[in-house]
Amino acid sequence: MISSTNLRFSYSPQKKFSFPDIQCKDKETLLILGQSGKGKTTLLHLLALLLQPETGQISIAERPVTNLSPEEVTKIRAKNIGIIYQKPHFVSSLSVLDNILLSNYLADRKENIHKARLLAEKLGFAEHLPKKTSQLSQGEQQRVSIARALMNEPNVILADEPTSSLDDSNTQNVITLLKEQSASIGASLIVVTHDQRLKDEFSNQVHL
Ligand SMILES: Nc1ncnc2c1ncn2[C@@H]1O[C@H](COP(=O)(O)OP(=O)(O)OP(=O)(O)O)[C@@H](O)[C@H]1O
Repeated sequence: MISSTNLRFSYSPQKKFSFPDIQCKDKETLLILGQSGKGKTTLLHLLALLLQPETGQISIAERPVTNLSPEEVTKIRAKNIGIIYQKPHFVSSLSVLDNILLSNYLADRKENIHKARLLAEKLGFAEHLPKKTSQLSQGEQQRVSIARALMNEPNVILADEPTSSLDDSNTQNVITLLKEQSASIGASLIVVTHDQRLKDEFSNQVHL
């Protein structure tokens, strides 16, 4: 469960945002829609505790998580939040498998190779595990990002434009996978997008 109230953020005096309150319970999904530049990524990064709001509060699993020390925030993020970035960030010198296992390392957990393989099989890229991420297509890289986000069974999954560069059939696959995987671990799933194809896929929606 993740919720936010009265979130405000500004990059500069000319670039100020005041966001609607968000609530997404365990096993529920929420779609945040808005045109380019409306602040979707900014809101997602606030919810991911990557940006500090000027005002407002964020709670994860009913625990307030704003105004904590940077060390506490890093720990909470690694253990509770799975992030799928708009553009996947990987360590290019590592294999696909090691990039996925990094999630365990960052959350101070034992490497779970069995789980990484299981997720790769479910997400259909098991044969690519020994390769470098640069050898994968964009759609395959997106599925690796999803696996990495799920490794620690987070309370909250945040996905930034996960389908913007995908064709209709891959869009359907990615959304189905995200929903199935988040439901199976009991997480809240929040997707931000300007992709109008997703409008009918989510019953709970917020428009920026
Ligand atoms: N680091 C930054 N410094 C200053 N302005 C920024 C910064 N990041 C984003 N902005 C500005 O804030 C606004 C919102 O950006 P954001 O990326 O949150 O929008 P978005 O709705 O996700 O857009 P898109 O759909 O194009 O990705 C944009 O006008 C952008 O130029």
